[in-house]
Amino acid sequence: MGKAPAFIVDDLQNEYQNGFGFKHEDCEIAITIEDKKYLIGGSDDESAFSIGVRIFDKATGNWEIPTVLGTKPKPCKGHSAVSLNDGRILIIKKGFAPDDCIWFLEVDTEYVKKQKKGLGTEVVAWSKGVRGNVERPVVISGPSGVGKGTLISMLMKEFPSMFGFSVSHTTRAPRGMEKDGVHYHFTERSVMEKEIEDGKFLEFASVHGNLYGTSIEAVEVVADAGKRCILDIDVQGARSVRDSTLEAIFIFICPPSMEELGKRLRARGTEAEEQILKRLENAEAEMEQGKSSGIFDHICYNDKLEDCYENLKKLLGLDGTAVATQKLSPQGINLPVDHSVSRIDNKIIINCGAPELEKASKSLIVLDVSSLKGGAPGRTRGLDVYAVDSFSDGLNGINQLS
Ligand SMILES: Nc1ncnc2c1ncn2[C@@H]1O[C@H](COP(=O)(O)OP(=O)(O)OP(=O)(O)O)[C@@H](O)[C@H]1O
Ligand SMILES: Nc1nc2c(ncn2[C@@H]2O[C@H](COP(=O)(O)O)[C@@H](O)[C@H]2O)c(=O)[nH]1
Repeated sequence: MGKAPAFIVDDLQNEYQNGFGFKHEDCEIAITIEDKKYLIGGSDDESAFSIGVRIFDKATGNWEIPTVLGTKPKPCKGHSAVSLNDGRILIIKKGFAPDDCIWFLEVDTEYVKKQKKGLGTEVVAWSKGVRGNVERPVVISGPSGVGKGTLISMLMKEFPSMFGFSVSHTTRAPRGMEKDGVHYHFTERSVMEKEIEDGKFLEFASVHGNLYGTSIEAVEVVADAGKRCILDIDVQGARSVRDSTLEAIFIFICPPSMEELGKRLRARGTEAEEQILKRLENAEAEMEQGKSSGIFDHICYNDKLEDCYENLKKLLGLDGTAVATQKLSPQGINLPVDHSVSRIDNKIIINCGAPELEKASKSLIVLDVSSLKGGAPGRTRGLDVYAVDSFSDGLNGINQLS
């Protein structure tokens, strides 16, 4: 249990029992979900780094200062909050840039439940809301030297605007032609370990004696650019991603034989013999897990490169339909500074007031949260946002709650 904050329960003047609230400049918002009251606010002090969260447990009468995970939103001059009844609280920040005004505070999602269990503390997690969706990321795994990088390069070359590569962190030294920030983020072990501890990684693993990991940001920047993310990671990493909120497609690449794998590694000429032997030894276990662990949706044999590439494209729906499946880049949300919030089912109605929009009748923005995807520790995608005519679209008589 954390230390009691410097205010009393009676100070919660902005609580709305119906799950709505609005934070004014000088007080915090309170949202009640079952027997817990979440105080979401924080300081107007410019030096504060993020919106603060405290929890009052009605059952025990205790205050908790939770462990806060995810990328945290910067403090603002006010915000609205709506409980979505699925373990998430939607936060709409006042007066912030279009791409930074919708956030989700996860208080009881699967991810948060898992973290609570692991950490043994009260946990909440922030996730930024993003309009639109992107195609499912693709996890490509397989033993070292099987040809993962070669196949990924072919995909990126043929479909440059469709795919983006998740640039991993590693503690191994760069090879001759490798560039920092392009092939890997080459990192000191102590720095990477600290970032892992800070929750910045989607997955990480010790592979062939070095630390490798996918940062949450590495995947999200690709999706933010409207591209389908490709991850080249080992089997341990694939298992962790399977257990995460990232809904990916998992493909395991197999060599035609272990002899051929050894030939490829030696012909590549990037590792000393000792390292090659270590990689080949690890390959045995990886092959075993890749084929039988149930992690992977598809197994591809990379015997003849061109055949394997064609097969991979087929699995990704790229056999002639590439242009049709391409998605638009997700856009920011253009919300005005002053607004109030109400809700009809899965639609959050944001009343903007007439001056913000050209026509007085077009004064409502609808935030459809019925198809949310992803979430903490990454972004929450799938938001649909549109302006409506409050009279012609039958939204008359919405019960104004805040
Ligand atoms: N089907 C193939 N037939 C013959 N050689 C291949 C084939 N596919 C890839 N190669 C070659 O094998 C070597 C290893 O390929 P690559 O570097 O793509 O493997 P990788 O799986 O990405 O390895 P790592 O996991 O170590 O990064 C390269 O020299 C590549 O040109
Ligand atoms: N679990 C993770 N594995 C990763 C990541 N990035 C790369 N890898 C795997 O490491 C081996 C060796 O790579 P190399 O570049 O040193 O040859 C290979 O199997 C990669 O798939 C990562 O972020 N996480």
